[in-house]
Amino acid sequence: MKFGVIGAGQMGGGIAQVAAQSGFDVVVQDMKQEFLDRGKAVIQKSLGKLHEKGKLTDAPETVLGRIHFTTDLNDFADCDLVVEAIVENEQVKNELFRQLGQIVKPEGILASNTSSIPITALAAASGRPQKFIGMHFMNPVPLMGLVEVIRGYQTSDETTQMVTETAEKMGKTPLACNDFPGFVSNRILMPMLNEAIQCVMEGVAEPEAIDGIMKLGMNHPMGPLTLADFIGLDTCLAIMEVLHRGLGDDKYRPSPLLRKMVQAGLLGRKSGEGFYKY
Ligand SMILES: CC(=O)CC(=O)SCCNC(=O)CCNC(=O)[C@H](O)C(C)(C)COP(=O)(O)OP(=O)(O)OC[C@H]1O[C@@H](n2cnc3c(N)ncnc32)[C@H](O)[C@@H]1OP(=O)(O)O
Ligand SMILES: NC(=O)C1=CN([C@@H]2O[C@H](COP(=O)(O)OP(=O)(O)OC[C@H]3O[C@@H](n4cnc5c(N)ncnc54)[C@H](OP(=O)(O)O)[C@@H]3O)[C@@H](O)[C@H]2O)C=CC1
Repeated sequence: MKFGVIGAGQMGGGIAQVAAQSGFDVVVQDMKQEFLDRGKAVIQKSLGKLHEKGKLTDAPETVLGRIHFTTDLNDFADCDLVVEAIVENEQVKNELFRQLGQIVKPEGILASNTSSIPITALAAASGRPQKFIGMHFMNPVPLMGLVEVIRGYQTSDETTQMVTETAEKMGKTPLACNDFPGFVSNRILMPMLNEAIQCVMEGVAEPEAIDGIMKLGMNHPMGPLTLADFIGLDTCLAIMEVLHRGLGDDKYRPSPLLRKMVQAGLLGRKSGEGFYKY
């Protein structure tokens, strides 16, 4: 099985790592060598941690040796499955899938790790809607058990079965849902994070108190503001906008504070500052 991943950011790197841990030959593409180098360093660190704890079957170098890093999209031509994990922007993803539909062999399956963008629209852009699906991993990919599998309007049963089996081979639990804005995971999670941000804006409590209340009071592993910083505030805003536009209900309106922080370049952990400093 040849497994392609587009984007060497926090999600793409994690997906490539887990695919390689599962024995697949992996190709990872990003636009610049520096993004690939950064992604590779994150994978190395994660593999080192897992090895220390006895959670890797193969040596870290063996796993890393299965991953080919490239800036050339043509390297996906002979992939059986390509998972896209680039920026959460419908136009940018559409353009990428338009190109990929012409590069990847006709029997290859294309998947998006999008958090919220309609799978059916991306499938149409790819020109192979029966062989297109949402394969939504959770962050951090090496530690989280779920893959949300989202069928587009024309996704075939064969495509769904292949992607479900692949997720299982990667040690994940695939759960199916239909193509609605934000699917299940982010339709439920993101309004909670947005509400926590609104609580900061209205002065209901300090960020530490909001996170502490949700951690100690609800047994959440991370408080909502820590989690928003971890996901990336730009990604959180993009998801809220898809929910707001797609469902047409003002209860999904992005918090003005979230919008302002993204405008200021405070994107959370990845930019060094969000609700907290890193
Ligand atoms: C936006 C979307 O579209 C969808 C999404 O993904 S939404 C986000 C979903 N994810 C979540 O909600 C995550 C919530 N958080 C958690 O479940 C947990 O905090 C967590 C699993 C991330 C970490 O577990 P934890 O026990 O709470 O924290 P922590 O002790 O810091 O981490 C456990 C260990 O894993 C390690 N670890 C963290 N990330 C790692 C990675 N990527 N690879 C390997 N090891 C990792 C840590 O270094 C730590 O190691 P030590 O025990 O040696 O210190
Ligand atoms: N963050 C999260 O918790 C989760 C995110 N997702 C989804 O996964 C996707 C990626 O998110 P995440 O990994 O957090 O984002 P990151 O910002 O960490 O990574 C995105 C990567 O893709 C690169 N990229 C952007 N545009 C292109 C392009 N046209 N071609 C190739 N590479 C490109 C980026 O480069 P550059 O550095 O130049 O921007 C970056 O390296 C999004 O769709 C997001 O919604 C899904 C689950 C969880």
